[in-house]
Amino acid sequence: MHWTEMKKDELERQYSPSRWSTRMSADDVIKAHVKALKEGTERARGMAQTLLNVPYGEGDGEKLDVYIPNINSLDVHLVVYIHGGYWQFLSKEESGFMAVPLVDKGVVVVAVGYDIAPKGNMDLMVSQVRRSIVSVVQQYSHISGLYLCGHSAGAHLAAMVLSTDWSQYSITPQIKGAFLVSGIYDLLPILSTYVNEPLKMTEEVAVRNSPSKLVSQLKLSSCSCQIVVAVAENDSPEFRKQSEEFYKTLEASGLNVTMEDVANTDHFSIIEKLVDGEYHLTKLLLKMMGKS
Ligand SMILES: N[C@@H](CC(=O)c1ccccc1NC=O)C(=O)O
Repeated sequence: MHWTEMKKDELERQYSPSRWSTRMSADDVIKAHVKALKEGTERARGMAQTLLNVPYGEGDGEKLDVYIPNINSLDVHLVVYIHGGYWQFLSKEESGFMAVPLVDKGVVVVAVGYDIAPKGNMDLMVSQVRRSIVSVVQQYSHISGLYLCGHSAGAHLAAMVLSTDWSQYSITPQIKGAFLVSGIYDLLPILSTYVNEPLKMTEEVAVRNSPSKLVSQLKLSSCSCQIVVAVAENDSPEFRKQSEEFYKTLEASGLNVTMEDVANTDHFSIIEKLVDGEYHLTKLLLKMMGKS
């Protein structure tokens, strides 16, 4: 069924990722998610050299954390991670977990903070993640490859970064690869749901911030970026459709894109597992960076 034909109840069920996990109840899967991210981030902070709360702008919320490998390597790749949480939960404080397997391989990981709702709105969050990328490129101009990874709402923000018209900015970042994990690429279906209550997006805001409507700009800005659209086996049908349709649109416009339907995962475990070096998506990311 197309989302425009769904009753509010059904639309809200489709856009409640926690209700689709087969591992545990909705409340428990969110609790376990936050716990897994926190524990992973603590581990990463114990393993890596860290630069915490590095400003990338003037705003209080415009800070990022850098996880630096102890070993010195010649070709240093850098991954910027953009956290999820429906643009209203989570922060960079629990977003360093993927550094656990990556710093071991000499990869620098950056966890970006941004102003979630109600403090921030959609236009601001998009502007913040874009500016964070510019700042990272300016500070780490010697790196040999810049990669993006985003989960859920963070995959939406990562796709918005790929769709940036950089002529408005001081530099044009060259992003080599992007992992878009269980993302939302069309914001229109969530406009009438509980998700939009703190966001307060109008239709106009949702349209200008929907990557599905910006594919021609994405093609102009990110034509040489290797894009992976990943979705969980146990994501809701609507979430799976969002990924499939975005993938198909990118593919049809000739971009370098692959689809990963990750077996035995749900909306939360698909990203939690990036703390493990043996996880399929971790290996894929390392392979993309030539580190396997
Ligand atoms: N109502 C949403 C809540 C949600 O998505 C969420 C809540 C807390 C922390 C992270 C979340 N989502 C994705 O990372 C759900 O059903 O999953």
